[in-house]
Amino acid sequence: MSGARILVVDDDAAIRTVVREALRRAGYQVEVAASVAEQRAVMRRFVPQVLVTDVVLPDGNGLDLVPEMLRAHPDMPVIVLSAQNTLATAVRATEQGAFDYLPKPFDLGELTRAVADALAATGGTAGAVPDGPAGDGLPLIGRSPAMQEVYRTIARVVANDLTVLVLGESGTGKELVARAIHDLGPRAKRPFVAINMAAIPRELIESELFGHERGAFTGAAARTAGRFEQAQGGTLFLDEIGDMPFEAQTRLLRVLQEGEFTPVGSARSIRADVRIIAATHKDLPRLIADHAFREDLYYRLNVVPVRLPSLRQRIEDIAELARHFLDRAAAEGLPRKLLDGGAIERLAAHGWPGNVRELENLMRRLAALSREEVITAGVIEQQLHGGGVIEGGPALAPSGGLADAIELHLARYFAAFGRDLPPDGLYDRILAEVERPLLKLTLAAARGNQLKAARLLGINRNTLRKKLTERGIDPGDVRRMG
Ligand SMILES: Nc1ncnc2c1ncn2[C@@H]1O[C@H](COP(=O)(O)OP(=O)(O)OP(=O)(O)O)[C@@H](O)[C@H]1O
Repeated sequence: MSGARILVVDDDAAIRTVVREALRRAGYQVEVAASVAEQRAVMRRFVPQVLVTDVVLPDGNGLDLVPEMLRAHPDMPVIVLSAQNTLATAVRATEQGAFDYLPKPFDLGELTRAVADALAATGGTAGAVPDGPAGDGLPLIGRSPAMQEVYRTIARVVANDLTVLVLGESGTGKELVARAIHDLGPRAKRPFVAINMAAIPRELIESELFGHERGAFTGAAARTAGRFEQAQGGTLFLDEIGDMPFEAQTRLLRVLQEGEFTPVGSARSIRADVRIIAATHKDLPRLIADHAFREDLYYRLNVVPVRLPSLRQRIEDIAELARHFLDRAAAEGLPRKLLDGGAIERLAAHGWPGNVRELENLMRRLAALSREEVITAGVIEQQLHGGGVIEGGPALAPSGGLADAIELHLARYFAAFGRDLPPDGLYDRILAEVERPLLKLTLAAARGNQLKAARLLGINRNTLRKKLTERGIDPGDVRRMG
């Protein structure tokens, strides 16, 4: 490999020099160019085995040139360097057929390794060159090095069907990553179906995943498609996979191995054309050691791991994220708010146990409740410590989705009164609003069995009966609904 020809194109003289020296020390022959024109001139006399190019050049865009370079030199891997550290750039680099993408600032060891990998893989750099650029408005916000690493991994997996395991604390954006992988890939026009393993009663998991035939069990009134079937042609997102009961893991493993599933009560198996993305905030190797997670399933799922940093590990992204959430709240009809410098500093100093979700909730709450247009450190302080609800994170739902949804509805309710306050007696009115759907849904989940519903709710059966009457709920209706 030593002596291989490398061309480095960058308009920054310091980068050209440093990179040239580092690659020469690694034993390569290195030429440099400062523009597209210079690159073309050099390539007339020196045909590189690897091209390393910056994106923004004085006379063109290095990324746009990649397909043209690859047409002329199909065996020449291109490594793209870029300071535009967004998911869009990483994905575009891969789409254009780049072999690798290094966000700036990169370290020289990383670049040397990328060059060595490119040479080792020469000939295997195909990478489909699609007809259009990646869509704008990609959902993931953040330019920190930790997020760039995430974008690079996403970029590598969008075009293929490799199983991805997304790891990270609660609220770090695991579901968002799964959706981004789906939306950017060839399955984008097909369904994205998510299932939260922690939210489904253990005895229902199999029929939820694989569906069931009519009469397969008591209450199975009609044939129902499971999530695998709903996701056909698309992506199935298995959230909180660490909470999946052991027996269900065995069945899932079999489906992944055989590529087909059988609805409960059916004799016929169905081919599964589904991309699997799983996620968990749990430490799976530890669960494996405790015999709570199957090691073979872990290896099946962990083909490409994506590790999401906690918000504490990327405080440089907080300001951008906070503004993004305020903009979004404004787009949803809440009053538009701005953050002053002190507010940003205060946000950066917080520990964020609930990660991006906690920041998002705080911004929504500020948009809905703060009376001032410009939010200061004092207001944030008050919300962080006076609000109480934010700090502890979601207590009810394993994924936190329930607390979020309720909070959002309440924020909208408050916002609807503008600068006025809602009428008195809020506590009882809101609790009554929440109690009705809670009773109905619990009863439905218990398939109309009041004893079971009372147990689920943690109240006694007489209290449940009384509440049903008070709220005008007919258990017969609920049973039919379930
Ligand atoms: N990088 C990001 N850019 C913009 N929004 C983000 C980002 N990461 C997370 N969010 C937002 O934060 C919230 C939580 O994200 P998400 O539900 O994907 O987290 P999660 O890791 O799946 O959480 P859990 O483990 O609790 O299910 C969502 O509203 C999501 O849109």
